[in-house]
Amino acid sequence: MITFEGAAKLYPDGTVAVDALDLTVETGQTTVFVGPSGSGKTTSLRMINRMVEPTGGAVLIDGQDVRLRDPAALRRSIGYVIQQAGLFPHRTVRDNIATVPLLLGWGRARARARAAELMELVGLEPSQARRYPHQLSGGQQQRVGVARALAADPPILLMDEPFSAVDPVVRASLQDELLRLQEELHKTVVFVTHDIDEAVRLGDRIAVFRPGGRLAQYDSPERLLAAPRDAFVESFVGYDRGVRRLSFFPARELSLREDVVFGDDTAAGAAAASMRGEPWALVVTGDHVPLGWAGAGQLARVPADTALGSLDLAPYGHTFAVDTDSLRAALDAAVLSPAGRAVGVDAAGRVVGVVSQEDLGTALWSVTE
Ligand SMILES: Nc1ncnc2c1ncn2[C@@H]1O[C@H](COP(=O)(O)OP(=O)(O)OP(=O)(O)O)[C@@H](O)[C@H]1O
Repeated sequence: MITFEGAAKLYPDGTVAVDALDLTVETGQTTVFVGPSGSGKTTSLRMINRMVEPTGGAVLIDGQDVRLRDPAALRRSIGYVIQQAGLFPHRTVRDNIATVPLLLGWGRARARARAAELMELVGLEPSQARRYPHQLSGGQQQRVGVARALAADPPILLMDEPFSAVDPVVRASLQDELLRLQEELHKTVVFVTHDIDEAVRLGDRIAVFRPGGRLAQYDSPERLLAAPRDAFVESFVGYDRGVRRLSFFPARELSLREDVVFGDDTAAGAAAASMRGEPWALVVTGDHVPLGWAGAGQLARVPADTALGSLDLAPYGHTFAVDTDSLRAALDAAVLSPAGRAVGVDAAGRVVGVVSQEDLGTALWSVTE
């Protein structure tokens, strides 16, 4: 557990970087510091490993004031990842990762074996071990940065905007990796970002900082989106917070319609007769793989014995996974579908059923009220 007890940082030029911060970071969880530029997130983070010394109050790790610890030993016991990885340019990937084990006197062979293990853990190919940082992509460099921080298996990992220099696709995959790693490792992670979406995705708890280095709200992501404490937090989390909050509700609970899903060999007339006023039919293969939408008007225009599979179908858009996706994914699929309906699939990609925007609206209303 990391505790900030009235921790403050006043720089000699009069800047109040952090103003009496009281906050507890729980062991084994990911706590995200989020806020606008200059709100004291980095300064607060660096107080944990003594890269910044507080001018007031204290920071404690498991009840012990960090000022009682030797700074170098303290830093070796805490993983630290920064933007653009901060790798040593003249050391290979393997030697970058082995930095702390070598400093701890592990010996070269053991440190390199550990580096190989970590490369696998963060999704790097063994063939990249002898490369230099400039021979890697930005996303790969960040993975090396994470591997290096984890090398000596520190219980605490500090991450200062680690993914902000990579493009959105790579960033999303690095976030996925971190979530996966955290499920396995349960480190005490403190993660700084100014991106609220990243905070909501990664954080068990989120601390929103406001200008002047003050804590505006400290809550679970769900609470933060549901009940921002004041106008500042509300504008910071964004006016689409209602939609983003849907990420916390599983799609599993939606009731999906199966009666408007037809095999591709079904005759148009038979499908039309059983649709009972529904405007769209979803056509699937014999294995229940989605093919596309047939409109009720289209079914009425073609000869009754026309097989649905031979029609010019509207694309079904993207699907949502019934067992693992959230209501947000289902809503997104419905909004993007030309039929205004989302297609729910199982883990093997087979259609389970469909849900319309209207039915989703009712479900959303009942879960989020
Ligand atoms: N060495 C320093 N001397 C004076 N002021 C400083 C110093 N370091 C940081 N500051 C100021 O302290 C305040 C907080 O800075 P900090 O880097 O903690 O903010 P941040 O929330 O992490 O911002 P960003 O998202 O831009 O990184 C800022 O106003 C910054 O200019």
